Amino acid sequence: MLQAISLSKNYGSYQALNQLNLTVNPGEVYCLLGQNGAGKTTTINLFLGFIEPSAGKILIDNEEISASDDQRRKHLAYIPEVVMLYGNLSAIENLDYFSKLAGFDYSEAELMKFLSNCGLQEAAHHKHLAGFSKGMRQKVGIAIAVAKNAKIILMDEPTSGLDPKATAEFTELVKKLASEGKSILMATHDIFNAVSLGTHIGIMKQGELIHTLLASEISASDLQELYLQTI
Ligand SMILES: Nc1ncnc2c1ncn2[C@@H]1O[C@H](COP(=O)(O)OP(=O)(O)OP(=O)(O)O)[C@@H](O)[C@H]1O
Repeated sequence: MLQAISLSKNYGSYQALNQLNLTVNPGEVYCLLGQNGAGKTTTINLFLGFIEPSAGKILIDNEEISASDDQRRKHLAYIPEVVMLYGNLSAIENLDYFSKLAGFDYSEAELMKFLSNCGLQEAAHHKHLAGFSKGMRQKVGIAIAVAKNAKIILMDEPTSGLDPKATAEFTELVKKLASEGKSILMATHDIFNAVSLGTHIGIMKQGELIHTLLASEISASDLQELYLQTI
């Protein structure tokens, strides 16, 4: 479980995040919506420990963690908008490398299983990443998150630039990860995707979470209307 309690971040006198309270339980997919500059990436960067909060707390499984805490690295995985991997290594070699960094030494069969479970076709397992599409890179990125056994996955604009088929595959994969008990937090601009794959939706404006909704209780068109009224 991932929690923010009254989490705030100031840059000088500018308040990028103001008293954020948010919980992502195992099995939940929390989608953060908001205009450019609303504070979504700031929130993710605080959870990741890339930046220090000005006030407030971050908890993982009810335990407060500090920015330097190693526990954070163990439990969290991050899928950025563009998954950065080694272009001159194959999918298997990338997965093996990052798994070993996280302390896991898997057999080739195990590595291939992670990649297949994340939707990467076997024919691509031994190919260099340099030739991969954005969707394929993302599958390898997610396989790395799964292989390191992270219970919390943070994603920043994961569907931007994906074609409809890759977006649909991504949606199915995220639902599967949630059903396996991962806590997933995602910053997105994609209202329709938030409704179809999210369990919870938060709308941010100027560093504040101003609406929290259950995805099951709102249609995409109602969410779009609310969003447009909000911003
Ligand atoms: N290092 C920094 N110094 C000063 N201001 C910053 C810094 N990082 C972010 N900000 C400001 O904080 C605010 C929130 O930015 P943030 O990147 O979290 O927004 P966002 O919701 O992720 O936007 P986008 O959809 O464009 O990614 C913005 O006004 C941004 O300019």
